[in-house]
Amino acid sequence: MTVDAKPVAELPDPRDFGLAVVPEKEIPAELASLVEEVRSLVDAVAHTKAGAHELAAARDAVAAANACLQGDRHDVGTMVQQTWPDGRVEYGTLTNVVSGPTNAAAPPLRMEAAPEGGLRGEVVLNGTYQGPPGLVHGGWLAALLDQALGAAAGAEGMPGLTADLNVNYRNPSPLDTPLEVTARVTGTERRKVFVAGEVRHGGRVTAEGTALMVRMNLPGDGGA
Ligand SMILES: CCCCCCCC(=O)SCCNC(=O)CCNC(=O)[C@H](O)C(C)(C)COP(=O)(O)OP(=O)(O)OC[C@H]1O[C@@H](n2cnc3c(N)ncnc32)[C@H](O)[C@@H]1OP(=O)(O)O
Repeated sequence: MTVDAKPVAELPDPRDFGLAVVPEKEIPAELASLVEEVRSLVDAVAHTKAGAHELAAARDAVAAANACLQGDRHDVGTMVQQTWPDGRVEYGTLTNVVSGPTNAAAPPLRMEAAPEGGLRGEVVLNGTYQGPPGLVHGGWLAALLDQALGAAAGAEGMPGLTADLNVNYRNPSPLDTPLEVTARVTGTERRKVFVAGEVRHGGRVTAEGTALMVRMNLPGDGGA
């Protein structure tokens, strides 16, 4: 279904909406490696069997690291300008919980153009994302799909917000192993962008999602 589609030629510049933008290539390498370390730390804390002595030492070390980082902060809403492996330039929120490069809570999911159309990415979720024993939490599968579906709309020049998201859980999604995420636009109608996507493990669909994204109202839309 494609009715009155109005993809924008260029993605809107977040600066025009008063948002700060950080080019991803300007994120210090030290911050990127700190984020990796914290990701591993969260998993280690979640699973540790360390004794009281080690726990107290670790707590003090983390408190010292925390104190180091209480200076200047990026504002909430700061955007990151990302260039994806396929050369596509996109803006996302710097601390997006699924894909944000500075968010240690983000797996992170990175999507690139799929040869068959739409986007694809691979992600490994560690035990921090556990729901049932050994399996990814269903809410996180929904988050992966929401992000991928939104990115698919954005990649077609139609960034927007999720109005409606439906997820079907077909098979269990295991932790600590690559999951493939795919997403594509299936139709447009005025500002409505219909998207669909899947999570797969070993080629088998574990979750599938469909969503309605409502494209951002942009200057020149005439309210359509
Ligand atoms: C790369 C970046 C990826 C980002 C991925 C992450 C995506 C997210 O997580 S977004 C966060 C979660 N979503 C939200 O917070 C959105 C909250 N909702 C809203 O802000 C608004 O309801 C919003 C923006 C979706 C729609 O509001 P508005 O812009 O006023 O649209 P509105 O004029 O009412 O509706 C436009 C069309 O959409 C339809 N529509 C709007 N909401 C819905 C809905 N919930 N269900 C079905 N249809 C809807 C309307 O019926 C209308 O259709 P038609 O053209 O046929 O008349």
